[in-house]
This record gives sequence, C-alpha cells and structure tokens, in this order.
Amino acid sequence: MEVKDPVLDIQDVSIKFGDFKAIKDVSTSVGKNEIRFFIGPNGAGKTTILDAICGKNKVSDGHIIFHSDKDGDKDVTKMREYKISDLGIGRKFQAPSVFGGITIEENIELAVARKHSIYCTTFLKLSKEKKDYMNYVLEFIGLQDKRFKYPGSLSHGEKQWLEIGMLMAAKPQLMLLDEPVAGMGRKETEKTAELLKKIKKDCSIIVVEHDMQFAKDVSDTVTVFHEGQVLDEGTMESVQRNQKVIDVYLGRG
Ligand SMILES: Nc1ncnc2c1ncn2[C@@H]1O[C@H](COP(=O)(O)OP(=O)(O)OP(=O)(O)O)[C@@H](O)[C@H]1O
Repeated sequence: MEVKDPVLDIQDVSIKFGDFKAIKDVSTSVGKNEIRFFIGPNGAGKTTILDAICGKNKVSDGHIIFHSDKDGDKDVTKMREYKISDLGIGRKFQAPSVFGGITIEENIELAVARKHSIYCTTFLKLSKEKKDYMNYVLEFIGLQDKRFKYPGSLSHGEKQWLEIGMLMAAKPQLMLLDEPVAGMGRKETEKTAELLKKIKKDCSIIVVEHDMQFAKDVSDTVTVFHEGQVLDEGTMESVQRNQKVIDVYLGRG
C-alpha cells in the first residue's frame, strides 16, 4: 500500500526467537497523522513487530526507518529503547503501568518533566508552559476532576486514559498502543475512540487490537498479519472482503 508522507517505513523485517522465525520479511509504511491497526489471529506476530519498533525486540534482518521531525531519518533497529523513546516513539503496553503511590496529576507531571531530564524530574518545578500542558492533558483525557486522587481509585478505562495521557505528555510523533480497549465496556471503548481521533491530529498511531468494531470506528488503514507475514493491507472495508482474511481471522468469530 502506497503511503504519501510516511512517519515509519518497515523494510523486509524478520525477527527470530532462537530457530523460530516469528516475523518473515514484513514491509509496510505508516503515514503522518494516520491511525493504523495491526490485526490478525493470536500468535500472528502483531506484538512482536510493535516491540521491534520500540526497540524491545531485536530485528534479525531488515530495517525500521523512523522519519523524525527533529532528528531526520533513523534506523531504530540499531538503537536502544530509551533513545527510540527520546526520538519520539511512545509505547503503551497492555497492562497499565501508572505509578500507584502518587496522584493522577503527579503521574502526568512526572511524565511531562521526565521528557526533559532526571534532574528536572527530581529537583525542579515545572515551568508555567509545562504546567499548562499538564493541565491540558488532564482535561484532554477527562481526568481533571480526579487529579488529586490516586490511580487505584480509577476504573479500568480511566487507568488506560491516564496512561495515554502520560504518553501524550512526551509529545511523541508516533504512538504504539497494545490492545488499548481490552477489558473495556462499549461506552469506555467509544470514549477511547474519540481520544485517539483527536490525538491523531498531532501524531501517528499504531494499534494492535482484536476489537473489530473499534478497528472499524477508528482505523484509517489496517495491516492483517498471519503467521508472521502480511496477509493484506488497506481500509477495513477492503480487507473485510478478502476471503483469505475471512478464513484465517474475521470469519472465526
Ligand atoms: N520472547 C519470545 N520468545 C519466543 N517466542 C515468542 C516470543 N515472543 C513471541 N513469541 C512467539 O512469536 C509468535 C508471535 O507472537 P505475538 O505475541 O507477536 O503474536 P500476536 O499476533 O501479538 O498475538 P496476540 O493477538 O495473541 O497478542 C508466537 O508464536 C509467539 O509464541
């Protein structure tokens, strides 16, 4: 699938775990301000490739080129996780990883400060500009009224939004989300859909997800993975008509 203005080019990537090739010659490009979904059956390789983009998995062959606004084109397969994060790629894992011992506001504050340095996190108060941004993020994720509460008091959905807010705090160019609506009810899922549609105005997003209604509502395009390879790619409407996709995934209920 041709992408006009890519933020990420995955080029002939293979990933091995011992002798097992989990990803085989995968290529795809993700555009600026695009919401791309990675879908496909369990074990297809979706999370494995997401983990390669953020540096958590080592790539055996191929390149992943990130077109950074501030640093130019970088092959992230040669970089450490924290460097990739600094470059502007934010990763949210399936289980929420917020800090339970500090308030919701402090979680966001820490995420805003952390972008700048450990020194800043520990010893300095946020500047007015950063404080304003923290308030903007709290409002954006709908948790401004709960800012002085602790994450333990939040619902499952609210915890996920807090974590999305913590990612936003670093102003990434690309966000990677692993099953962001798993365990959510329909209302929370719809709110998450609205959040992502707003976030994409400033950022590209890759989502690994099994909720196909959510994928239909939110995705611009989807990549269907099967046995470590790309089976199809395009809009949700187009891949839904592909008989192979129906056979291996969508038709299985
Ligand atoms: N660290 C690892 N060591 C060995 N094998 C792994 C490792 N991580 C993933 N795999 C294997 O790689 C394959 C792809 O796994 P992956 O988690 O990427 O699939 P997925 O498409 O994300 O599945 P799901 O939808 O269930 O999350 C699976 O066969 C899995 O068992």
